[in-house]
Amino acid sequence: MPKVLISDKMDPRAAQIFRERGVEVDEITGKTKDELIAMIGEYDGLAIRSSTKVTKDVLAAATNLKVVGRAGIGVDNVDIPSASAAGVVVMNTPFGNSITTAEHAIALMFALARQLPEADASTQAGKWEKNRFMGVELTSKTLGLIGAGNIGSIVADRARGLKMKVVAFDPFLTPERAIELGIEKVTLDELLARADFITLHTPLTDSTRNILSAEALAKTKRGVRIINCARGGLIDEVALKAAMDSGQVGGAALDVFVEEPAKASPLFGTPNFVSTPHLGASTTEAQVNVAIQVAEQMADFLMSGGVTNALNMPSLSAEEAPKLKPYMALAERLGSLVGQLEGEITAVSIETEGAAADLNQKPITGAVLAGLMRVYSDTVNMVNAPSLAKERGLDVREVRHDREGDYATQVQVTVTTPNGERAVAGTLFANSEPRLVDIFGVKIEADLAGTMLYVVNEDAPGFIGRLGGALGEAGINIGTFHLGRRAAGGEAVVLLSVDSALSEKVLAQVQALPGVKVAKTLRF
Ligand SMILES: NC(=O)C1=CN([C@@H]2O[C@H](COP(=O)(O)OP(=O)(O)OC[C@H]3O[C@@H](n4cnc5c(N)ncnc54)[C@H](O)[C@@H]3O)[C@@H](O)[C@H]2O)C=CC1
Ligand SMILES: O=C(O)C(=O)COP(=O)(O)O
Repeated sequence: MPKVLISDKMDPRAAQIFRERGVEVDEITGKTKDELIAMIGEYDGLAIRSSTKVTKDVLAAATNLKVVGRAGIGVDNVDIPSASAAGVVVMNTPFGNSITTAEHAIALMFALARQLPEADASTQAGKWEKNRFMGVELTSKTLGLIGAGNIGSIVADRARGLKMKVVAFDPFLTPERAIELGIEKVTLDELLARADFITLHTPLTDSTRNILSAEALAKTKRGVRIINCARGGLIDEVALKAAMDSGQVGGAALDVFVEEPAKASPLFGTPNFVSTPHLGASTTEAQVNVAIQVAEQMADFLMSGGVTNALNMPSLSAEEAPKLKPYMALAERLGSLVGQLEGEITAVSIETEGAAADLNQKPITGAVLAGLMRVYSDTVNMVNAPSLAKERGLDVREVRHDREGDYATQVQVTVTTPNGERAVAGTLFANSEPRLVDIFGVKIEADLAGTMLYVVNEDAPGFIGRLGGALGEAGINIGTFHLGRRAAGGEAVVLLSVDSALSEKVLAQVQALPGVKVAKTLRF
């Protein structure tokens, strides 16, 4: 039974779903990095929000980990390259908390416009300072949206409902989408010059870090009000403090900080500064949404191999996964076969025909690459195989054929080596059992399983008897025996499974038999 650790506070429905789906679950929140490192080894899955930092060290200790599920959107607390290299799938729930976060941005915009937190504190302190607080109307004001993705679009919709004019800076926003949203696409400088309120809704990347720098803040309308419900680091906090002190920025509301938890900040106590402790996603509705979704997605993956919303792997629906499972076994074995038999591979082509051509090709490709590269590393799997292949400069090609082949379904793997192209092909018997049907142009029917002996020899009478004799004398029992040949009297291939591994000595004896060109042990 797979085991999941929920390491951040999550709606109880997550644990309930894991249990209902046959996944064992522990909920242990608030652990330090060292404590997490000490316990992570026993888990197959890790369900998190933004507090748990899934660093390289944590991943190195996570020897059983297969999936990290983020109940929320931002995954900047997960070292995705290290997770991919370790073969761990990282998934998030990209929509479950977006309405809630957009509403928080709107709430903060109102809080700034009417100085609600300060007015509240003053009133509750018994001061009744009616003349101190003079607000501004939102109607007819210009809202500058930096980032018009899921959350930004919802903010735009709500702002238009408030009769605001919305301008957006987002290099990936198409003109058609801008029209659909009823917003105006502008450059960053234009946004800075025109906006009365600016709200940020981008991830934190190299291109967005300090997008509101001292220089950018200097280009804003004097008295602009700024809201950040996206990520700390999008605004230069020191520059923001200076701009607020000078009056260039008239108000700022931050839900997120460069360093979290933000227990101290030069911004604290600044007039017209409003802050919340990363509460953007904190509503009952959003937390139920993301908890259910992350648990369903992780359970799908752990129980049936379905992949949804993964950031480092192509999607594979829970319906597709069982259909693809035998193909992935076939693809992995074909990849493993060529990987074990061919040393220097510079390119690989994965061709499907018949029923296989109608399936999602990415998982088949991932499985071929995983099998092929397992020769170099036993930690390679479908998640890290494509990036490892890229790192090695392997040229990968996928071809789907419309033609009818000899089999109702077929996967062929052709590798380019210094000796030219070499291909192996396989099919599924009874829609489920992987079988090799062609090895380097020789027709054969073989099950690729366990320990096998591969022999290429000159087809000549008496050879099979001599080979069987040599193995028998060494006390090696043959399980299955498969034969194929190019032409009578030409090159022949023997693939046999053995119940115990062949020693170097026995392999050398086989190699020394008359007519043997190649003898190699294979493991599947
Ligand atoms: N405060 C909180 O509790 C929450 C914060 N968030 C954060 O909100 C942010 C936005 O989330 P979504 O809208 O779901 O993401 P999204 O991926 O749907 O949208 C992000 C948008 O930013 C745009 N973008 C990327 N680079 C840009 C650049 N250099 N300049 C301008 N635009 C750029 C993209 O084109 C995209 O349209 C994320 O950082 C997420 O982590 C999300 C949920 C809750
Ligand atoms: O979903 C996101 O990106 C968030 O920032 C929400 O964070 P949280 O799950 O509330 O810690």
